[in-house]
This record gives sequence, structure tokens and C-alpha cells, in this order.
Amino acid sequence: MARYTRIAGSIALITLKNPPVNALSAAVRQGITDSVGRALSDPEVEAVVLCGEDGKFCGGADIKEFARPMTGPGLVPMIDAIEAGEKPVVAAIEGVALGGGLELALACHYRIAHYKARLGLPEVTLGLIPAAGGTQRLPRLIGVPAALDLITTGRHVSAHEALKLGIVDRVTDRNTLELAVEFAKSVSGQPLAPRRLSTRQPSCPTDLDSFLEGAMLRVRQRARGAIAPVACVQAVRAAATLPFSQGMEQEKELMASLFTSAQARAMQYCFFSQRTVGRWSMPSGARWDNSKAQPIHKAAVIGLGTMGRGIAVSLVQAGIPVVAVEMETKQLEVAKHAVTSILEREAQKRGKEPKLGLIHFSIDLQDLREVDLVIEAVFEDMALKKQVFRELSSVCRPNAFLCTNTSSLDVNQLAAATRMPELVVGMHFFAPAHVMKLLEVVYGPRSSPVAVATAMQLGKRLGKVSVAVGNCHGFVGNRMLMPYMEQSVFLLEEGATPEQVDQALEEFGFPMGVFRVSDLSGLDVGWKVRKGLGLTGPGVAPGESARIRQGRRYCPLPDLLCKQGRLGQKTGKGWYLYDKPGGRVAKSDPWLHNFLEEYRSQHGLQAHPVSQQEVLERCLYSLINEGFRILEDGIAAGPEDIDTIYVFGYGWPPHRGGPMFHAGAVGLPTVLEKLEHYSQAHPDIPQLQPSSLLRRLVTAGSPPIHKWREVVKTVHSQL
Ligand SMILES: CCCCCCC[C@H](O)CC(=O)SCCNC(=O)CCNC(=O)[C@H](O)C(C)(C)COP(=O)([O-])OP(=O)([O-])OC[C@H]1O[C@@H](n2cnc3c(N)ncnc32)[C@H](O)[C@@H]1OP(=O)([O-])[O-]
Repeated sequence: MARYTRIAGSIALITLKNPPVNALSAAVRQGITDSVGRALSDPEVEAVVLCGEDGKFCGGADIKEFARPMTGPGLVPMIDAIEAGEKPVVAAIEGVALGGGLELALACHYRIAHYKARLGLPEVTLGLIPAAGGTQRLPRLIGVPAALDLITTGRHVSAHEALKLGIVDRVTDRNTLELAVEFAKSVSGQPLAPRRLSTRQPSCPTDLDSFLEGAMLRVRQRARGAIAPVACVQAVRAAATLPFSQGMEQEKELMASLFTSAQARAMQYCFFSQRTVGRWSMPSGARWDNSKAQPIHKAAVIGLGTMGRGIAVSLVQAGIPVVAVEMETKQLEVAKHAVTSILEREAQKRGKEPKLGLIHFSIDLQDLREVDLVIEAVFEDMALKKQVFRELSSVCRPNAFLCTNTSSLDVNQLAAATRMPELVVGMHFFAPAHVMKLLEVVYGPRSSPVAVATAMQLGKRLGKVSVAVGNCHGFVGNRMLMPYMEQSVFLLEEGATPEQVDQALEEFGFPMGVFRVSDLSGLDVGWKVRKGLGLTGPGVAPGESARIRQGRRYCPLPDLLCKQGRLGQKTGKGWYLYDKPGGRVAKSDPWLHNFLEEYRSQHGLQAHPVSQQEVLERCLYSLINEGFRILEDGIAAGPEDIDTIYVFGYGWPPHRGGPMFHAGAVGLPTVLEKLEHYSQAHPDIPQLQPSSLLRRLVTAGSPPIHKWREVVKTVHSQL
């Protein structure tokens, strides 16, 4: 709803009231419509101030209403009535003005923002366009190029950037409402026509056509098949080339085609999933709302390789004092230089001073006596990590949390090396750790709820999307990646090329196919993991066939490339060829194609044409199948956790919702049928055998994804 009050004699104050973000629900739209009508018809009211309760202007249209039939007054007529009114309306923006919230502010004749406010049109991230006039008014206010940037990326801007762009008229560090009221009084009686954005001409680049064509090209490349960014460009083109009313018609048509699209549903599911994972739970019954996080005043990072440096930067950027430890002076100096330059670069990007004073570099573990939490980021080597944990346990305060940044190792074994195993959790960051949004918080059987709550809270402070997961090899993300990667190399044995597999995955929406990613991260990473698992190297039993390991099919191709020194981009060749070591542009490599042919003939394998459909079904459904097993094992609390991990950490296209959402969208019976088909064709690949949870869900009539947790619960209760 909206509250109407009269203040300072002649000012009508309309306060949006719909916690937690004052979203424009039907009741709020009704309240604003009624209040604006009342203010305009009251002869004693000279001007209107519009604000939001609890320091938040407005988070936009109520996304929860999108799944239901619309009721109440429309947003567009409500906004148009504000702009057309004969009394000045001033938006007092605190907290956020996002989406429909900013569109509401754009209909006001003046905008005053608190310096901490954030503004933006993030509809594109929900698979939509700003369809309450945002695509038409913003270009008329700040020009086509700047508006196009904000609308196609959905990025939020600070109040200061909004002032520079011309979105707001004033920024204040005073009481925004008081200033808005003073301002409203000062402008009352002034002509309103120049303040109505719908009547303005947008400022356009001189060569508008080629500018928009270039923008469309870039957006299509970045969009990876998403339709909303393309519609954003089309809508801004309409703003640049058509009168306002016709532009609004275009905006409405484009929104109509997006509103009920599968992509919009998927992206809105991602939005809510991201929030669902914050309400974490553990099989023990510990949850986000019954476990209290401890404050972290000072932290430490041990091991300043690529991951450790990124983690240290994240901590400093969040304002947390850090002790950054390396084992030797020389390595410490190199790391110090690298961390300092990242901090300086990042600070420059944000127009701020680097917080260099918050970091203390050291080679002395005794410097960790005072820290509240340590993140160990040494090499992925269990013996080394155990050694570090033993030392930490004797040096740190008894109540210090000890976290390991590992991508797959057993958190429980590390906990066992300490005096207080309940204070040990995994914090699996993704490289580069100061950029990537995802954090897997891994709890072992002995991790205390307080330790999990503290790591989750710290992740939030670092600006990460944190997901609590159970302890198993590879946790959630990497465990699901293993069958996906295995299928990709099996497909090479059967006749595909890396180019075909990558193309299929990139057309699906991944930024890079599996082989390009492998070249980028280095083939030796997986090689080391496989050696550790006894799949290759000295751990393999003598006489075991090259293509069978531990009783199931194995593909030695990646190991063979590693043995040849083809480790990917860093050596200038891997699955592709690069112009030099460290080169970035992948080219097809005839050597590799010959090598594959020789390999097949050596092993008596018949190559057959592999279709794009088979690539997608085998790679994606085997990954999804592992996701069902993870749910069954209680390693992830729900499908939303898995999907959030894949969207934020593994490049899964958000417009496809995540792997588990995708399974639901394709249809669980179809996924089951395909897995049955492929597992019959390849009985030596157990990962293709459908998981029992998938079968149960299909037997239960393939319930919608938000009901899967109930089926998982019945599985657990029967165990
Ligand atoms: C044909 C029809 C024409 C229609 C025209 C529509 C035009 C319009 O352009 C469309 C839009 O505005 S699209 C909208 C464009 N706007 C956006 O995309 C903004 C989306 N929102 C955000 O980015 C963040 O929530 C904020 C930055 C606002 C706050 O961040 P924070 O402080 O970290 O808080 P938090 O944890 O994130 O959220 C707290 C709670 O609020 C909930 N909730 C939030 N927004 C909601 C909404 N709009 N709605 C409903 N609920 C919303 C959220 O789910 C959570 O609920 P839970 O039950 O507790 O889990």
C-alpha cells in the first residue's frame, strides 16, 4: 500500500509501504494511484514528494506477482498519470530505485538521491525489459548510448554515477526526505513541460544506425542465446527512432513476448533460488535461523598462489584486516607485489583508494595468534594441507575457525588433524577468487552449525553467493562436472572432435565448451586429480586395460595429451593449438585430429557421426543425473542449491535456469528415457544409469521443481 500524509503545509507525501523492498504490488499501485489523484485534486497541495518506507525507495515490480494473473491498476497508466500531473512530483530516493522503482522515479519531475542509494534497470537479468516506460524515458534523459548500457547489462549505479549520468538532479548525505520537501517547495509553480521526459528528444550518436547495429552484434555475442538483451536493444532503437507513444507500443509488444517466455521463467527462478540458498540447512537440523555466526574482526590467508591472492583481495575489499602468509620470503615478495597491484587496479576501477593498510604480509605463523578465522589455500595436496592444519591448530586461538579452500579434498580428514574439528569447514572459492561470485561452504560430519553460519556470513560480506554443501569428493559443482567431462572424452573416442563438442555446448549457452575450458585451466589440473584417485600413474594396478579403470570405462586421452606436454594454453597446445604458450586464440589442430584417428584404430574403435543432440544429451544428462544423486545423498539441500552453483560458478546459462531446472523444463520422463537409452548402449558407464531419485520423481508424476524436496525427504526417511 501507500501512505498519504500532508507535511510542511502544502506538500503531499506519498510513502510506499511494502516490506522488505517496497515492491510495486497491486496494493501499492492502488495506493499510489489513489494518493496521486488525491494530491492533484487538493487545491491546498502545491507539490508532491514520493518516497519509500524504511529507507528503501522501491525494488521494482513485484516479481512474485508475475506468476499470477495481474490485478489492480497497471503500472504504465499510474506512471503516466504522475508525469502528466500539473503539480511537481519529487522522488526522494533512498536505498534502491530498481526496475519499476526507477521507472516510477523517471515519471517524477525531479529526483533527489541519498549518496548510498543504488539505481538501475535490472529487468534483463529477469529475462524481461523495463516495460513501464524505462526503455523510452531513460534514453530521453541520459542519451541513447548510456541508456543502452544500463538497460542491456542491468547493472546498478551508485547515486554519484547517477548524478554524473544525469539520472538524478541532486545527491545528498543529509536527510533525503527533508531535502526533497525543501526542494519541492522551491520548484512549486515552475513550468513542468520541460521536466516531462516523454516530451523530450533522445540524444543519439551521429551515426545512429551503425551504432545500434554494433550494439546489437555485441549484445548477441554476450547474450549466448538469451532473448531479453536483444529485445532491450530493439526497445531502445524504438526510443531513438519513434515518437514516445509509438515507442511505448513497441516496448509493450516486446515485453508481451518475453513475459511468458521459458527464459523469463528460468531467470526469475534463478533470482529466487539465489535467495533460497541463503536459508541454508544441514541434515542435522541446523539452519540459517537457528545457528548464530561469530563476528570476524581479523582473518588470515595461508598460501598466496592464484587462489590465496584472490581470497586475500576479497577480504581486504570487504574491509577485513588480513594476515597473508607464505612459507618463504621470495614467494612472499612476489605475492605481495601481485596482491598490491590487484588491489590498486580494483580500487581504481571503483574510483576509491586501495585499502593497502588492511593487509599484513608475513612468513611467520605466529602472526596468526590473534585472527578469528584462517583460510588455508596451499596446494591441493592432502599431506601438505594436513600439516598446515596441525600447525594452525597449535598456533591459533582455540576458538579460531579453520577453513580450507579445496576443490575436492575431504574436509573431514583435515578436521581430524586439528584440536577442534567442529571449527573446520571448507570454503571452496572459484578462480579468480576476487571476481567469481560463487562460494561453496562445505560442512563435514563434525563441522558445527556456528562454523557453517560464520563461513556463510563471511561469504555474504565478501559479496559472494554462498551455498552450504555436504562433504564428498568434488562437493556439488566438481562432482557433477566429472561425468560431464567423462562423456565429452568418450564422445571423442566414438568419433566426435573437440570442436563439435564445444560448438554444441556453446550453442546451448555455455561461454566456453568443455575442451576450451580445459585448455584454459590446464589439462594437468585434472591429471593430478586422476592420479590422486588412482585412475592413472603409478597407482594403476599392473596389467589393467588402458580403457578400463576400477571396473568401468575410462578414457586415457587427456592423460596421453598431458604426457606429451600438451597442457593447454600455457604450453601453446592442448585440445586446440595456440600461436604461442599463453596464447588465447584457439585454432583447430590437425595433429590432434590425426592423433584421435590413430588412437581409435589402435584401440579398434569405429568412429561414427556424433550429432549435436547426442553431445548435449550425454554431457548434460549425465551431469544432471549426478545432481539427482547429490540430492539423494543429502549433499545439496535442494535443486535450487545445485542450480545456483552451476549458474554462478560453472557458466551454466541463467536463461536455462540451471541443470536441475533444465531437467524439469525438458521433462523428467524424457531425461529418464534418454538416460535409459544411453546406459543400455553403454553398459560400462555406470554414471549413465538413471538415479533412483529421478525414477521416483517420474513415478510421482514429475512434480514441479519446488516440490522435489518433499520427494527427497521421503527417500531419506526410508533410508
Ligand atoms: C506486462 C506486464 C507489465 C509489467 C511492467 C513491469 C515493469 C518493470 O520494469 C518490471 C520490474 O520492475 S521487474 C523487477 C525489477 N527489480 C529487480 O530486479 C530488483 C530485484 N531485487 C534486488 O535486486 C534485491 O532484492 C534488492 C537489491 C532490492 C535488495 O537486496 P537485499 O537487501 O540483498 O535483499 P534480498 O535478499 O535480495 O531481498 C529481500 C526479499 O525481497 C524480495 N524481493 C526483492 N525484490 C523483489 C521484487 N522486485 N519483487 C518481489 N520480491 C522482491 C526477495 O525475494 C527477498 O524475499 P525473501 O522472501 O526474503 O527471500
